[in-house]
Amino acid sequence: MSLAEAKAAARRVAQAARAAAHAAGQAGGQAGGQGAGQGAAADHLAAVLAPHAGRVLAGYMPMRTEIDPVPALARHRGPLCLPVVTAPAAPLAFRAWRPGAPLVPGAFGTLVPAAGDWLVPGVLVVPLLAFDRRGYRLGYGGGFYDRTLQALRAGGAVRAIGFAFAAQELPEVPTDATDQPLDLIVTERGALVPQP
Ligand SMILES: Nc1nc2c(c(=O)[nH]1)N(C=O)[C@@H](CNc1ccc(C(=O)N[C@@H](CCC(=O)O)C(=O)O)cc1)CN2
Ligand SMILES: Nc1ncnc2c1ncn2[C@@H]1O[C@H](COP(=O)(O)OP(=O)(O)OP(=O)(O)O)[C@@H](O)[C@H]1O
Repeated sequence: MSLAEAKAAARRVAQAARAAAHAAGQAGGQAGGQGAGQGAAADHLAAVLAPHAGRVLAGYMPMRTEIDPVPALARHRGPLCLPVVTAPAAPLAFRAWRPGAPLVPGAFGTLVPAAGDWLVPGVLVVPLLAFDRRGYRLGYGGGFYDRTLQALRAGGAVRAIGFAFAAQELPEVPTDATDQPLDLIVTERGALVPQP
């Protein structure tokens, strides 16, 4: 099996696991999915983010069955921003945003801030389909976060925090040389420090 085939297969497995976890409300919210992301996971994420008060924090607007980071983002004391796809095969740009501020449709079904300054984040909450204990992640396959983290890390210290349902863990995510590892992974079970 080629690496591309292995990634595609892992994406299918992870998509199903994430959808099941989302439907079950495994983020510590109420059963039925509506509370997903509002409970234990959001508390763990807020606790991990607390020491980063004052830094520019990039989050994401959940799409499909992604776990919802917005309740934790709302508790951040400092600038917030959301990712914007500006071109294929380019790093993401980040636009300032506050919870409740207007969003407009962006590329790939995303919602992006309608207006706002372009910011450079020092801490990122990163969406994902699957993660492993080494801190590797699988996304939708655009390589956007890999390119973004590579560029940000070349410019100085950044923290990349994966946020996911615990059910999205795989024994080993298929990786290639361009994959950028996460510094920390937060799920409804708590924070996990990757072990290479
Ligand atoms: N909430 C959220 N925002 C995000 C991301 C994300 O993963 N989650 N991104 C993370 O990079 C960027 C958007 N990139 C994306 C890239 C592809 C697809 C997508 O739906 N891909 C299709 C296949 C598309 C195709 O091949 O034409 C798919 O997975 O079915 C979505 C977002 C920035 N914003
Ligand atoms: N820094 C980079 N420079 C050049 N190519 C890259 C870089 N990062 C990733 N790529 C390429 O982008 C493609 C998609 O990468 P990958 O499958 O790892 O995406 P992903 O991590 O699932 O997606 P995303 O980061 O958007 O959520 C691959 O062909 C990969 O080699």
